[in-house]
Amino acid sequence: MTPAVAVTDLVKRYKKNPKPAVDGLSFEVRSGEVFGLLGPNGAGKTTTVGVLTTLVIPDSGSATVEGVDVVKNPTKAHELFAVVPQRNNLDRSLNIRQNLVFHAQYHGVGRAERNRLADEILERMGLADRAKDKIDIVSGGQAQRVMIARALMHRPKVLFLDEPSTGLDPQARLFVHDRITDLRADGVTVVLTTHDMDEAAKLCDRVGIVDHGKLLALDTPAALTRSLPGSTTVGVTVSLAGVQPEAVADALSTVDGVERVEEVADGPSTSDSGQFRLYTESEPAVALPLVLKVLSGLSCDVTDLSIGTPSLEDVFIHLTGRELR
Ligand SMILES: Nc1ncnc2c1ncn2[C@@H]1O[C@H](COP(=O)(O)OP(=O)(O)OP(=O)(O)O)[C@@H](O)[C@H]1O
Repeated sequence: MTPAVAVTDLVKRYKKNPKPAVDGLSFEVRSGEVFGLLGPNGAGKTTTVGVLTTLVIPDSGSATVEGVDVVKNPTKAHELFAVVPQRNNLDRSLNIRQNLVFHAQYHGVGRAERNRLADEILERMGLADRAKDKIDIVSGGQAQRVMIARALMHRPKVLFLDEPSTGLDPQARLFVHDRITDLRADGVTVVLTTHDMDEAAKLCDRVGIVDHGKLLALDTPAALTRSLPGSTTVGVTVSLAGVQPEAVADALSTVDGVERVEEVADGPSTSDSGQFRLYTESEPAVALPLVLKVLSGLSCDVTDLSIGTPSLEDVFIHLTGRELR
């Protein structure tokens, strides 16, 4: 079966940038799946989507949508995909409905069909009563919904969404998630980029994690979290009482069954408290007494303790590190 999207040995270098933005990237998106492209800032996600949507010309490699080479045959490719960009690029001289109808007209959809589609999609996107609003007065979250509505007007087989829920309030975010799930049920392939690991884990059938323009991992969110060393996580906050955090982390890493120890920077921490996350193969009932014994040996009082399983965010950090980009 022809993949909905195929990227093969893709390379893109920008002028004045010594490192390639995309550096030999290959992956396939299956027809009908929701696929997430994840990676830290500057990893090459937007550039990859840019190539697939004909905005960026690659230096080498190939990219196809529904089997159509997007570099060699951009016009044909445009009929097969739609893109919802990060920034609002709606036509401000038109109202919401006109933005939809003009887009369909550009793509050769007949008058009766585009009017029917506009009504149907405005309704589906919760915009029916805003149809005549000028773009100037729609909020950022509404504009995102209008851009998704516009993208659906020529019935694309593949929809690219660049950070679909950035800047949305929780209601709008859930609404967009529901619409993505609907699209999947309708057989539309969705490729989205996101920094929101919970969103990726919830929506995506599979995710590809990229960094420095290369693919680091590609699988279902569940398989990726299973692949992480340590099937249980223990979060522990201690009062350091003069003990160096590195010494605590070193001591915790000697506990039987512990695969990895991370010092956690987020959350409320003071100079006197340290937060650590342990990844262990042991059952919590086995790991916890050993952890507490080590901490008591260091005279560090435990102020908070939690048990969990690794998340997609843990996988992401494990693969791409904690360094800011
Ligand atoms: N037009 C450009 N000219 C020069 N360098 C660019 C250009 N666009 C992107 N880059 C560089 O290419 C690399 C990849 O950028 P890209 O925008 O594809 O990453 P990204 O994964 O989408 O990042 P983000 O999550 O921040 O949106 C970065 O180092 C970026 O600085």
